[in-house]
Amino acid sequence: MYKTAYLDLPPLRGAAGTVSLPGSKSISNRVLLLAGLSEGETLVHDLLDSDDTKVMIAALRELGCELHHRDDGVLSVIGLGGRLRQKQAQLFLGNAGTAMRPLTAALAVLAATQGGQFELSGVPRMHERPIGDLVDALRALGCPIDCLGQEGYPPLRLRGPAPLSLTAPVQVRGDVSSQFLTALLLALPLVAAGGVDGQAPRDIVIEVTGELISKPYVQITLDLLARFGVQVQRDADWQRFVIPAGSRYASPGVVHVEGDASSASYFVALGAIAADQAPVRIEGVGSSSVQGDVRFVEAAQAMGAAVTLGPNWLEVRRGAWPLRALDLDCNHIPDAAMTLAVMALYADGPTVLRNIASWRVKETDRIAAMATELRKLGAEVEEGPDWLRVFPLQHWQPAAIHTYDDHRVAMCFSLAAFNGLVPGRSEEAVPVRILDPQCVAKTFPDYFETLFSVVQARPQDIPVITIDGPTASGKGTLTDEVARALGYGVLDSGSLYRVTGLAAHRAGLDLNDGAAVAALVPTLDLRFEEGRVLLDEEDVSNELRQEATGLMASQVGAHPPVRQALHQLQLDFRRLPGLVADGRDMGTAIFPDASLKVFLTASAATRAERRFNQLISKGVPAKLDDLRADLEARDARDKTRSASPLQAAADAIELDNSAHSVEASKDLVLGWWQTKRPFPH
Ligand SMILES: Nc1ncnc2c1ncn2[C@@H]1O[C@H](COP(=O)(O)OP(=O)(O)O)[C@@H](O)[C@H]1O
Ligand SMILES: Nc1ccn([C@@H]2O[C@H](COP(=O)(O)OP(=O)(O)O)[C@@H](O)[C@H]2O)c(=O)n1
Repeated sequence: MYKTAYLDLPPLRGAAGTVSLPGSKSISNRVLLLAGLSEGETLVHDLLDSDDTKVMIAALRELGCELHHRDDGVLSVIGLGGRLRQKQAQLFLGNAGTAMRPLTAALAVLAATQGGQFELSGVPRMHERPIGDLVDALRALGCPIDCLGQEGYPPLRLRGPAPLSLTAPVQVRGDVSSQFLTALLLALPLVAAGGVDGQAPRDIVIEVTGELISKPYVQITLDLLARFGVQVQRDADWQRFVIPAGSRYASPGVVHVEGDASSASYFVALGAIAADQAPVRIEGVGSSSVQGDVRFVEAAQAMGAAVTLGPNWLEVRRGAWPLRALDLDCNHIPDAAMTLAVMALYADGPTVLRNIASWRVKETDRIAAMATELRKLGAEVEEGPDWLRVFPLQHWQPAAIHTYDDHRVAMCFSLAAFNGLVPGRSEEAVPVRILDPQCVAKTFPDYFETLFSVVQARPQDIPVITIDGPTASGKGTLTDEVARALGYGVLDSGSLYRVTGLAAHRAGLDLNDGAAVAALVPTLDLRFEEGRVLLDEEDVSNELRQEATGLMASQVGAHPPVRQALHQLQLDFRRLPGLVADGRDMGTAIFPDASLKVFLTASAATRAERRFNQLISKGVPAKLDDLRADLEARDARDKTRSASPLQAAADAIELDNSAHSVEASKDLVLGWWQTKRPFPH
């Protein structure tokens, strides 16, 4: 996951390959609650690992359920069997509506029937998301509920015992959010069984007032209840639901969570926009999916996507291009429909998304958020209380997209990076900046990594920052810090020279024989893994850092054929979303087109002292005078060699960090980087 303040997506040009979707959020949290209320053990396969499931798991643990992650990735849940083990708890539920609503209903009923007191709270945005319709329905049943802040909003206190009146149907509004109905459906089997509060089993009737929205999500609830032994009857127009007397949660033993169909929408759109050679294959959802959002596929097809469906996979290619404009009632795909708003930028006319009032009460006011951010890209957008009209875009502007702590805003705006594919567009393609990219943790922590694994960019569009300079000037340290702040990859080019020197030495080669050492390079079996270097599968990282290896590196690096042999290997590090490259000739020879070049120096005395401290702290014996002599010798050789001598590129910014901390140097470089980027400040 990218934990950076922002993530810059370079202009992207194509897409192909296979993605495996994380588990569905809606299914995961419903399954967790049902398993938590059931008797016995449920083994949950392919559960989504995200912020929203983490809060649900934490809440169930607080309530006395036993949950543990097995080594094979399966979650074992031992449920409460409908009996409260903890009668008091304070539960923090983040911004997870799929935890807040059903837990409110379940704990209100449990507190009323068995006695107890529970407080449910979340992040500030959660306290702005209405829950009054559910609270009203539960209060009418007899559950004592206090709204601790504003009436009708979390945080809530649920109290008991209190007598419930279950003879009249339970009324709930269905036209603002279907999650209130889902919450009641998940919770009320607790009382249909009877017994807990000394009452006989009875039918529980739930009646929906207003037209029920998001029916497919209610269908997921009904399907999962059936898997857990509760067969709810519903009438044809989705207004009346009956939980039969005697219904009891019964764990099915094993549950497989299918891939998240809303998450699939970004990759379906990706295929429609950019898979003009080979398809994007999406594994985890397909024609046999129970999630309503698979019907996003139909909307994408209407816009031109060419889709092949299997039972649990999809393959998507570009069909019509530009995409075809759409006018759609999105009630059945409320979450995935946000993706259409960005696809609309690539369409042949204005696209209208209708019946999306529920967007206003989600993680953020999504209608306002989408309109504001689409306009930042340059788009013309019109909005109404429950609709959005998006016009196709020709003149794209580089924009820093605010994401409102809303995972879907972040994910769907990544699709704006394909503006270089807009037909007839003559301007340079522009990058897109996604602010706070880690908000995707809510449902898809590795979204951007997954995206980068199936998209292509032109190498020249992938940004590179070079940091060259003499030994022990702090290049490696600064490179790592800058790369971490930007989410970029790292090229420690010195390690390539070091490993070449080491391998040549081990092979018994004469390090002065440039041709022989160069011939060895293509035969090297090298792997770079999270800062470690593996030579023939052996981790040689420590050996590489030794001063003796540094001298070998300096020796072999003086030969032009060796430098030539390592050239392409270094270019291959230029990968999405960007690169920070550390060495001697990064800005002069390897990446002459780098957007920012830094030449890092420090006095010889400072550098010798740093290296001394570095070695001593690792328990490697060292002498300051010897180090300084070695370092000056290495500087002299690096500066005077004929092939790519150590020198600042003409367009490099020099930074003498003798008196700067690592932090200060990093801030300077990031400041320079901002001035090189096209985004408005
Ligand atoms: N600006 C700095 N101030 C103080 N110490 C630094 C600074 N930059 C790097 N160092 C320290 O100096 C040592 C050498 O830095 P390193 O990044 O390995 O240098 P290089 O890659 O240029 O050889 C490390 O122990 C590092 O923590
Ligand atoms: N791009 C590069 C990187 C390193 N090198 C050589 O490899 C040696 C070791 O590089 P390094 O960056 O690991 O060394 P330190 O600066 O960490 O001491 C340098 O002294 C250079 O001679 C090079 O020639 N070109």
